[in-house]
Amino acid sequence: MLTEEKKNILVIGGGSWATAIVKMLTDNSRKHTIYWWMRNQEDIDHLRKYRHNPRYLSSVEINIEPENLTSDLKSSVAKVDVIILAVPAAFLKGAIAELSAEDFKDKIVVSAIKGFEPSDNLIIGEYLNTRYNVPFSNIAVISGPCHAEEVALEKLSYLTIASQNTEVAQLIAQALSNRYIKTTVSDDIYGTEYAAVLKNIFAVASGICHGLGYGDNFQAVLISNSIQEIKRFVDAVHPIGRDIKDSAYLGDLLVTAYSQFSRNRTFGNMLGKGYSVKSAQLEMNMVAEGYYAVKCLHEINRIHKVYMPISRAVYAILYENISPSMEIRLLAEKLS
Ligand SMILES: NC(=O)C1=CN([C@@H]2O[C@H](COP(=O)(O)OP(=O)(O)OC[C@H]3O[C@@H](n4cnc5c(N)ncnc54)[C@H](OP(=O)(O)O)[C@@H]3O)[C@@H](O)[C@H]2O)C=CC1
Ligand SMILES: O=C(CO)COP(=O)(O)O
Repeated sequence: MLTEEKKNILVIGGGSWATAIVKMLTDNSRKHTIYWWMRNQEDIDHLRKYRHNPRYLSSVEINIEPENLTSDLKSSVAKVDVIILAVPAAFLKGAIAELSAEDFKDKIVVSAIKGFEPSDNLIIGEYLNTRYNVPFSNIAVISGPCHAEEVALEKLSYLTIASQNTEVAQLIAQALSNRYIKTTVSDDIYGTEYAAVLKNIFAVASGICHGLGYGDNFQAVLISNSIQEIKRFVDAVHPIGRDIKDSAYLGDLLVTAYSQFSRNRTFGNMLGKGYSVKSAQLEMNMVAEGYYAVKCLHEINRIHKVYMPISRAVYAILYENISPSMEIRLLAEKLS
């Protein structure tokens, strides 16, 4: 059985989430062999010497064999059975540009990314399938209401691993679980990915409203309407029976919309307080996926034509230079 095998697992990415995933994997009792690719050789040298990522979750001690840290993507991919992608969606294409479909052959490929691949407007599972011929039976996604910062603190957290192949989902779920991470599996790979990408847009909206001075009463209405918007869209693009109240959908929205750690909410909050999009991005040294996602969604929704007033308002603020206060005033008339 797949779940009983010891695997070589490569994590691709050097940011907070990749760091948290490496921590989860290395705190797991099954002791798969973990490899970690990041683009920056100085960070690798620092990690080898001090066992800490110098720039993200820098308090976390990383227990990985120094020789398994690498900036050589192609040869590390060749060594492993499982590849976990954890770079922001906008940079994925560039990060793996040297790889071809042949490199992914017979590998299990897992997306921990919550974003659309922007040149094709595809969720990552679809991108892996269409661009690299990875069969859906070898693809999984990691989702759930889980911030890297709380993983660093070993706060009890839950992840959902979605795949059309239950054995693959179980393998990844088992590899990530440990005393502070609980995992469940799902076969709704499309719904899980779309909901995880969309919630970033609503967290930007939540941050904007907070920055503008709207209170908890309004936020509750905004988030209730947001989950309905997610449901309408996900059911339109992939209509199967799903309970939108599950943690992988509603939980993921709630944590991102309300948490102090949320990159997307922080970004939105700055916009509400009067920062320009550019200056907010420069000030944060982390990536708010919602910024990229809302543009892709706007384009995808030209086909589906789902009623999405909150996402539309975020798009207007980020890409049409409409003032946040005016746009949210107009949006407020459409919520109930
Ligand atoms: N953080 C979290 O709690 C969670 C994040 N995710 C998802 O994980 C993915 C990664 O996000 P996260 O780790 O948080 O990101 P961070 O904001 O923590 O880190 C940003 C990463 O992006 C890289 N990067 C920035 N600019 C560029 C560029 N121009 N070209 C290539 N790479 C670049 C950085 O590399 P460098 O340091 O070398 O500049 C760094 O590795 C996202 O899709 C996010 O939605 C999912 C669940 C939880
Ligand atoms: O997806 C995430 C938590 O589930 C991370 O995104 P945020 O940092 O915006 O919350």
